[in-house]
Amino acid sequence: MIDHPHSIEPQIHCNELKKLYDDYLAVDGVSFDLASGNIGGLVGPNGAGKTTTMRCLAGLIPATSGQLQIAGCELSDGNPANVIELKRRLAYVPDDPPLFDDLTVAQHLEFIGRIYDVPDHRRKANELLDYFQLASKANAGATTLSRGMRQKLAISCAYLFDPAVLLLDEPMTGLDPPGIRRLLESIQVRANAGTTIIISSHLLAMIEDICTHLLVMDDGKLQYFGQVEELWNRFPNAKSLEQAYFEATSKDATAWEITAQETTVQASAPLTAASTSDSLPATPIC
Ligand SMILES: Nc1ncnc2c1ncn2[C@@H]1O[C@H](COP(=O)(O)OP(=O)(O)OP(=O)(O)O)[C@@H](O)[C@H]1O
Repeated sequence: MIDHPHSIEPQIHCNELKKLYDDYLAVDGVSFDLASGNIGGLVGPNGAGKTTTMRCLAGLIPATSGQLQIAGCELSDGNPANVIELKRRLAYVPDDPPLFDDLTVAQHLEFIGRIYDVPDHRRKANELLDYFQLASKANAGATTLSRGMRQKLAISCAYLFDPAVLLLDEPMTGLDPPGIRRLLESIQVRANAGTTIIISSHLLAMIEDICTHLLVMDDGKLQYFGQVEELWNRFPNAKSLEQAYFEATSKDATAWEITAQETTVQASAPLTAASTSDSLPATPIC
């Protein structure tokens, strides 16, 4: 049972976030708010600054400047106690989650259950293992797990303590179709219970289906932030999130112009999957 009261205060307040690695500006003035129960889809090309933004929001790396208030914790004042408190309220699952080589699957959940003081953690752990079809691996060492199993275990560890804010970086990587379906279902259940979630992904169709908000990053900047249904006001020529994505992130204007022209030509004909993909640049996006 997840118990987060919905609140009108944003659970994630990010204002003018900048992150410099030496003299390289990886995140350049990113601002957005997400409230309790929102699911934000963070998309953008490789190197856009998505992971860097997530790591700043999680308190794992310090922002160079900007204001961050996450799950009621003020991260902008440099007080390490606030970062520690944030760890109780936020889970960040990176795209290649680090696990403890010497622990089994069950021991990972036992460890998280104890350090987060989760009531009834063994029952919850067993439910998560069943849900993510990991029960048969409960006594397997972490080093023996497949890529997808590692991902499922990391997500189970994050879910075990019911964080108020959940940051998932490429969470579908390595998951099989039932695993993806269960993950998406569970994300929706958690958001309905008030968890604020950001998912970074290149799987645009999934993002469009599950997210309430979109964050499109390119070159460290937030090119679009808003509710998914408002996307069409900003990109009126786009017939899909994929087309809006190319418009928001393409530095090669001709790529989008070709797409827009073909869309206009085809306006009276139904937009099929084949015609859509034919009109897009060949760049793979997944
Ligand atoms: N520790 C670091 N030191 C220096 N530069 C870094 C570091 N981490 C990331 N960068 C640079 O910052 C930029 C943003 O990287 P980031 O990992 O945030 O991108 P991303 O949008 O998550 O990309 P991807 O979709 O490939 O995961 C890139 O140019 C990257 O090379």
